[in-house]
Amino acid sequence: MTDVADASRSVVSMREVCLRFGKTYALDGCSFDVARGSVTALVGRNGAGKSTLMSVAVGLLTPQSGSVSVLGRSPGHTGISPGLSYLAQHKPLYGKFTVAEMLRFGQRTNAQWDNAYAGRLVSEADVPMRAKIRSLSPGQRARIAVALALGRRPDVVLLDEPLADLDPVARRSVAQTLMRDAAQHGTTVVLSSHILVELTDVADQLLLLDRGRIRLTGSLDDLLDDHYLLTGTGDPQHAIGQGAIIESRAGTRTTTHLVHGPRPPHHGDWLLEQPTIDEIVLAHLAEQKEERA
Ligand SMILES: Nc1ncnc2c1ncn2[C@@H]1O[C@H](COP(=O)(O)OP(=O)(O)OP(=O)(O)O)[C@@H](O)[C@H]1O
Repeated sequence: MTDVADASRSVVSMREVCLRFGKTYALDGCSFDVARGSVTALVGRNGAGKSTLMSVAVGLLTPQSGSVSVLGRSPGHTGISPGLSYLAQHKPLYGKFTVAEMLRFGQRTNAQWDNAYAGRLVSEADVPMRAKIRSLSPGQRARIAVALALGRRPDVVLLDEPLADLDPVARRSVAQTLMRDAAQHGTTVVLSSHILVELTDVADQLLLLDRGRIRLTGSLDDLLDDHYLLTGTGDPQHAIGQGAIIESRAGTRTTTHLVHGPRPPHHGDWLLEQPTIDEIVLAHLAEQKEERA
């Protein structure tokens, strides 16, 4: 595989990446760029390929075709890059270790380890240093795993479903930590979930994955600007111009269309409103389901 990205702009890049397990394509011509210092929400339904994509970026899986670049290098040849931190979905930690021993392990195995920072993240999580990992709740384990991932002071951190086990307060705390890391240290963060609402507070970019292909990508602000809701009766085609209807929902008297495209300057009797990012993503996912049917 060849490197494809200019490392100064894009720190994670894939071009036409295909990876299949037997006859199942987990990644099917997957192409995208992740900009340095961004916080990217990798979103898709169960089985969309999110974990596979992260494993390819880390070098744990090698695609059958396509090119991958992470921090300017093709992953997999020299182990995980020192600038890269990866938290797998099952949050691998040593059950017999205490939290303090887990941090010492992090310190011994990582040249750039920041012990004070990792310790602060553990104390924010309110987990005692002497507690055994196996005695922790899934949410507490997740917070220790995030502390270990960030304690390495990575340039890029890939987190597979980091917020799934967290209560709302813990989720907000971890989200703030990730945003602070990105803002203060320029860390590039990619975090996955099948629930976008978990990520809208923390992410500024979206990668929507569908059956191994990137369906929608861009900044959340641009995606909001590029979509609108049009409510009324009759044929909307004259009002939407160059736009494309992604989803139509019939109400009792009117129909609401979610449209992808520039807002029309004149829309007659149609009511034009701003959708939420959740509505945009759900509409695109629903469209994928229809295409599949
Ligand atoms: N080791 C494997 N062997 C065979 N098929 C696999 C393997 N790992 C993943 N797959 C298949 O590849 C596809 C993508 O799986 P992946 O785990 O990447 O999806 P995901 O988006 O992370 O899903 P989830 O949200 O449920 O965690 C699925 O169809 C899955 O069944």
